[in-house]
Parts: sequence; C-alpha cells; structure tokens
Amino acid sequence: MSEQSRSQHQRPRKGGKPRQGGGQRSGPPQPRDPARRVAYDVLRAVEQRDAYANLLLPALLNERGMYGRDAALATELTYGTLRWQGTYDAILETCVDRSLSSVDAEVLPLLRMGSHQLLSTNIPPHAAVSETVDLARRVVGQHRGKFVNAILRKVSARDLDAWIEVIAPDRERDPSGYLSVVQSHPRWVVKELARALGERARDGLVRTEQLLIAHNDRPKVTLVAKPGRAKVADLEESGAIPGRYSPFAAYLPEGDPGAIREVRQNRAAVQDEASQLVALALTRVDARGTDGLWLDMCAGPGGKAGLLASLAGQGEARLVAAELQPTRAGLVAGAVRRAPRDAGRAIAADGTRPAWKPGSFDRVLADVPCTGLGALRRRPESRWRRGPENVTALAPLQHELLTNAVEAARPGGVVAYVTCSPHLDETDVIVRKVLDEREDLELLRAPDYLDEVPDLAAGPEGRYVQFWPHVHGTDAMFLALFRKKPE
Ligand SMILES: C[S@@+](CC[C@H](N)C(=O)[O-])C[C@H]1O[C@@H](n2cnc3c(N)ncnc32)[C@H](O)[C@@H]1O
Repeated sequence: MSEQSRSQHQRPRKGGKPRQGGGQRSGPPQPRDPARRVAYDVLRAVEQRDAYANLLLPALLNERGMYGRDAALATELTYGTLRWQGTYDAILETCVDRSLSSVDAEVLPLLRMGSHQLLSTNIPPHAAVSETVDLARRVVGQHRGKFVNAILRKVSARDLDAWIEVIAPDRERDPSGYLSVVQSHPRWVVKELARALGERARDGLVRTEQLLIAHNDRPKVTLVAKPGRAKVADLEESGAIPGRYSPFAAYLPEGDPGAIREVRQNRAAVQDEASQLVALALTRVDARGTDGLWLDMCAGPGGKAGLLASLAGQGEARLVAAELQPTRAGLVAGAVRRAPRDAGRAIAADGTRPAWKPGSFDRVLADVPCTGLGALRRRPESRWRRGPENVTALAPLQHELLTNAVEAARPGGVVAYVTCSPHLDETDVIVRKVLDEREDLELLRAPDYLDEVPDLAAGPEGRYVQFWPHVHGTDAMFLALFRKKPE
C-alpha cells in the first residue's frame, strides 16, 4: 500500500486502558468495567431502538456518576465505533462464517466495539479482547461470549492497514466503493456528496475524500454568545476561543458547555457556526420597507430562533418561532426566553397549515426537516440510518414548507431556505422547483451577505451558500435567499 493511501485511513489513536475503579464518584457498586458497559448500552440502544448517541450517552454517564477518564473512554468507544462501523462491518463480514446481518443485535455492538479497540486505539490487543469478552459474558452469556472471543481473535490477526488491503475495492476501478469502505460511509452517501461537490468518480473524488475524512473527525464544540445578552469576550473568560467567521461564535476546546455560566443563564448556547451565519445572513438583507415582524417557521429545537430573537430584539423587530411538535416548541420557548425587549415568541404551529395571514412577515426562515447529511460529524449513527428513500420522502414537505414561507412573506420581504444537508435533491432541486412555479420570487446572491466567509458559493451563478466541514470546519449547511417581488 502506498504511503498516500495509508495516510488516508489512519485513525486518531485515542482512548486508553481504563483506570481500575477510577473516575467514579462514590455510590452504588459499578460493573467491573463501567466505561465499556456504558458504550455497549448506548451502541445496543442505537442498534435496537434507534436511540440517539448524542442524547443517550451524556444521560447514562450522568446517571452512572461517571466522569474523567472513564467518561472519556466510554465516549471514544461509543463515537469511534459508530463512525467506523462501515469499515469494521466489512472486516467482520470476512471473520464471521455467515452473513453479519444474521448476528444478534445484542452481539453485533460487542464485535464492532472490540474491533474499534483493536484497530483504532492504543489499547493493548490482549486487553481489548479480554475486556470485551468479559463484558460479553456478562451481557449476552457464556456461549455467545465464546463467539465474540473467536471473532475478535480473527480481527486481531491484522492491523487496520492490512485489513484495508483485504477488504477495500481497488481505488482506480471503484473510487466510491473504496472511499465507502476506507472512510466508513454508505456508498449512496459517498455518491451523493460527490454529486453535491460537483466531482465525478473518474476524476478521483479528492474533495469528496476530504469531506469524508472531516466527517470522521471529532467536531469542535461551538458556542453562540447571544447578541445583547453576552459577548464572545465573556465566553473567552471560560476558556473559549473566538470563532473564525461568526461575530457571535466561540469554540470550546474542552470541558462541558453546560458548566459555563452564560450557557446556564441562556445568554449563550451551543450552536454550529454555519447555523449562526445562515440566520445572520437573513437579517443582513435590506428589507426595503417595514422590518417589524420575522417568522422562523420550523424552529425546533431553537438554535436559530434563539439567535434571531436576540438580533430582532436589538432592533425594532419581533420574532414568531413556530414549531410543529409541542415538546420541541417548548425547547424553542426556552431558547428565545429573555431576548432583548422580549422580542421572541414560540408557538406550536404547522407551517403547512399556517396560523398566520399570508404576507404577514418581513423576513421568513424555512429551516426545513431534512436528512441531516450535513451533520454527520455530530450524529455519527445517522449515516447508517438514512437511505435514499428518506430523501424522496422529505421532498414534498420541503417543497410545501418553502412555498408556505414565501406565502407568509410580504411583497418585498425576504425568505431564507435552509437545510442541514448538501444533498442536491434537498437543496437545488427544491429551490429550482419553487422558482419555476412562481413569478414573484427573485433568487438573491446569498454569498454576498456573508462576505467574511470564503468559498461559499454554489449553484446557479454561485447564488447559493454551501458550507462544508472540510473547508469551513462547520456543518454542511445550505442557504438560498429570496426576495418576494413587490406587487
Ligand atoms: C431542521 S429542524 C429546525 C432546526 C432549527 N431551525 C434550529 O436551528 O434549531 C426542522 C424542524 O421542523 C419541524 N417541523 C417539521 N414539520 C413541520 C411543519 N409542518 N411545521 C413546522 N415545523 C415543522 C421539525 O419538528 C424540526 O424541529
């Protein structure tokens, strides 16, 4: 294998042997290896009942009183295993003498987790196998523990580079297949991301590969200092570093964001920098007329609504933040609470059956439900959950919500269409369809409203904004800005 291809699949060597009995507060007796047990419980819940790792893991760590090195190991095992699942499954297919899909859902996470320790961490191989087998005996019984032992011994026969030689298709002949295995993404996702980047397989998929590598990196925790309520300098006092592009962003290199005073007081929040910037772009377009009422039509859980309410409150405007699901509308209410001038109001409402009169709003944001293929860094399991059928199923709703957003805007008003997915069927195709159907809509040059950020332009005449993890260090968020033509 060439040096170049070797570096392409090198993983960060993280984690380490857990301190025996260390890292826990006093309390009820802990299982022998609490870190692996937490990771296993999360992975099994993800596999069996579609749990979200980013919600369940912190809850379990908290419930079991784990912090420090044990929590770090549990986190590494959980996220690492989920990110690299595609590569490990390809390896495991060759080690199991039947189809991997026939392996019990309680056992599969043990095989993947053991493979992660063996192939991508600095945990000594004998410890990786024996600790995982010990856990297996406890959670799935003696017999299946033996099966786990036999398979992990086969996995341990090669290192990752040697396994890649065995399992990956030839890069020249099948670049998508190669990247799918080596960078652990479903093949259809590799193809769609290449399409969104404008790359053809025969040209080698160089930028696609950079994007996939970025998806497998641990993302920064980014905070937003809500304007009028906190400043980036306040967050710097807690160890955060000013963001690269957004005037409200700060990166938190380590530590729990929930421990930061401004976050606890709802004067700051966790929010990706691209999410901040697309909301900011909407407010920067000249409203050409009244500018008193804004609508966030799909507001839950409230990231953009929190920022928009603060920006509205610094001027003369008010924000209505609508969300279909009542529980999520409750989160939105929390996010807009105590905005300057109390400028934000959350309502539970269906954007496809508007509770407002047409033409009521000066600015409208439609941050529509999407596949989330732009947030794969933060939700590692979602790449395995989505399929092309989800893209197809979402299209009518995305189209309807954008159409209703345009209806909600007054003539001359501004509309933003946002997705956290770069998939062209969720972005360009929806925008073109609505533009084709309406004569009252002008597509603005969105990158002009974010001129502090380089390399954003995408789509027809570069009029869309497309953020990329490998270019901007953000989620792959998409923005199209429109003006509704005056009557
Ligand atoms: C991509 S998320 C929005 C993220 C949000 N803007 C933020 O920054 O936190 C899409 C939201 O739209 C909501 N939703 C789905 N269908 C809707 C509808 N018909 N009307 C209003 N909201 C809807 C979903 O429940 C989800 O909370």
